[in-house]
Amino acid sequence: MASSNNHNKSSSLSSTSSYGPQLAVKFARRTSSGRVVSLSRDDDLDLSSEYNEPNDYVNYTVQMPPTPDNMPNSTQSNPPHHQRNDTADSLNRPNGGRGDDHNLDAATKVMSKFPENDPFYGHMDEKSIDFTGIDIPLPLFVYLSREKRPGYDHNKKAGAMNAIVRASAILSNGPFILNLDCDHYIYNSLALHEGMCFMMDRGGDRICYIQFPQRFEGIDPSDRYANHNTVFFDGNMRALDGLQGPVCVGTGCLFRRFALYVFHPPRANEYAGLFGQIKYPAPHIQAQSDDDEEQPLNVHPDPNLPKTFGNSAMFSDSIPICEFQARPLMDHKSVKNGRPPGALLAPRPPLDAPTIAEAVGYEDKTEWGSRIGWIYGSVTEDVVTGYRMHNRGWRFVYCITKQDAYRGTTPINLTDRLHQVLRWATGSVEIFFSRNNPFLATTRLKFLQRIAYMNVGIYPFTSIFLVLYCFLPAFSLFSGHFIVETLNITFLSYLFIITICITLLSLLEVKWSGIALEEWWRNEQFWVIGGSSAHLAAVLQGLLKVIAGIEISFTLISKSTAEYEDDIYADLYVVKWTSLFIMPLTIMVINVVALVLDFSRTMYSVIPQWNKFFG
Ligand SMILES: O=c1ccn([C@@H]2O[C@H](COP(=O)(O)OP(=O)(O)O[C@H]3O[C@H](CO)[C@@H](O)[C@H](O)[C@H]3O)[C@@H](O)[C@H]2O)c(=O)[nH]1
Ligand SMILES: [Mn+2]
Repeated sequence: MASSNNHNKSSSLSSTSSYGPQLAVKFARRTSSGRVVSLSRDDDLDLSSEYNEPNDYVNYTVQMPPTPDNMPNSTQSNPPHHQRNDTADSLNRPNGGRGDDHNLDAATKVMSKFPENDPFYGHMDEKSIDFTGIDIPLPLFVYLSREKRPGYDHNKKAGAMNAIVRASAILSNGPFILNLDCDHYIYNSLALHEGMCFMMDRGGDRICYIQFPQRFEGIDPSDRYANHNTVFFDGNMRALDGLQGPVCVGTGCLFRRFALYVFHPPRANEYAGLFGQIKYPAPHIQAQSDDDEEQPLNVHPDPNLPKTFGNSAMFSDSIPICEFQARPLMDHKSVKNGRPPGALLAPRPPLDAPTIAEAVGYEDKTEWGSRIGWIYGSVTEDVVTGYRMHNRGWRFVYCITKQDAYRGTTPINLTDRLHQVLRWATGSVEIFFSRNNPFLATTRLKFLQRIAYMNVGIYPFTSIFLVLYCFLPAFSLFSGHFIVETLNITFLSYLFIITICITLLSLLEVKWSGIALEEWWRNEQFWVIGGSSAHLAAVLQGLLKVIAGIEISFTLISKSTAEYEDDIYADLYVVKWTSLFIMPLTIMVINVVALVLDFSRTMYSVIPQWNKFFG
């Protein structure tokens, strides 16, 4: 570990931004001993053929020095020049178990081309599309990579998102953030507009995020393992939209940046009474007076601003600006607290690499991941992050566009699919056993919304009953007894009620989500496969984590390998052994054995001579 006295010496940048002719992109990182090593894998990434103009791109290799902020053990060290003493000293570490004995010296690579104001028209010969007369410059593009050090929890997607949120606060401070997974892409270029309509509409300042449905490509036509999840995306999520909004499912989600920073919405309601039937405005959110419009931009809108965002002054300064810029346009009397027309045209200072590095590479001793931004510690960080915001009273919108907004790929072979379902279900069990259990929700969550979140946390537990149910036929065949002595009226009426409920549920699913009978049947099939394997394993894993603190790993879903094969669905038939198969196989074998045994037993009792065949 680098000793504390070299903090002051090391400047934020070891190789400063160069507009020079050097075009090869170099990645480097500083080791714990202070040595700078280049990450050779990227050394030969030469982009010179791609870009003709040497001045087009600004290449930074940014090396973060260890700061006291990311070295919690060295308390006597002097803060570097850019650090504000007041925050550094008053910080307490909220998230103990993050392996923070390491100094995180993040190497951040920023490659950006600043877009020009002058239009840049395309030509006829641009690949196969005619871009004549169309303004085609690429928008500002920044690629950000994080160092992932063994032994230091990089917090997966949530960690990546938080780094991006901080970096983009400095780079563009866009008031809205669209989040897409690495396996998703934009399918409808106008979808963003639709999302913005909600955000910019009257009352839109209370909206935290717009969730778009997940749609997938490359799934086998009969969707054997229920990858499309149509009932969830076109039934459940739409129904939730009629309550307080859909759950956050990670990808295809348009966020209000300001809401990610742990602030409360400008207005919210609370619900009291057993079923939350009494509604009243949340008391400690003060109705904003008209004077607020005069509020200077450098005064923060929330006097209780957490002191734990970290020590980047530039980041803190960006917060009130992104709040202001996300307000609806004040072009009508009815728009309270809007932003005056033209307010977004204010010039902004040019950016430089040290400023970006200052804001990105820290995290320990801040509330990032524990309260601010994407929440750490869950394998379904998306649901938890959304839930926390729901709890603060923000509103959420589910937006289904006519043409799919975004599309992605997803595993179609059974093993990978089960691992995916296992991860989701484990996340749900974690939520159930955590402080994010909706039993502990604030009064800003409606009763039914609570039930919905409860359902998210509780569904894996149904697997226990499902597995018992699957063993019933074998049990009856072996023992010669049915679960009840006689088919009495009580049993039959239970059976009748349950059958009616299940039938109604299926009817609703088919009616609301518009699925055909085949898809409905596939769903039922996969419900049994997933329920008897992944969901049960999730319950066990969740219990292990809660009781013994043993964590599972988040394995990135393997993407299709069948690209060059003749059968585009070849992936479907890939079977990789996983212990998740044990329970469904056991169920199958025991039931088959019971059937065969009982069949022969019956045959034997009718025609005793059959006995000779079986020895
Ligand atoms: O270490 C990691 C792991 C994942 N990711 C990102 O997280 C995404 C989700 O991973 P994937 O393997 O595609 O899982 P899915 O089950 O398809 O994803 C769903 O479920 C995840 C939670 O389990 C959410 O994070 C996703 O947003 C949601 O789409 C990836 O695409 C990556 O963009 C990272 O950035 N770093
Ligand atoms: Mn995915």
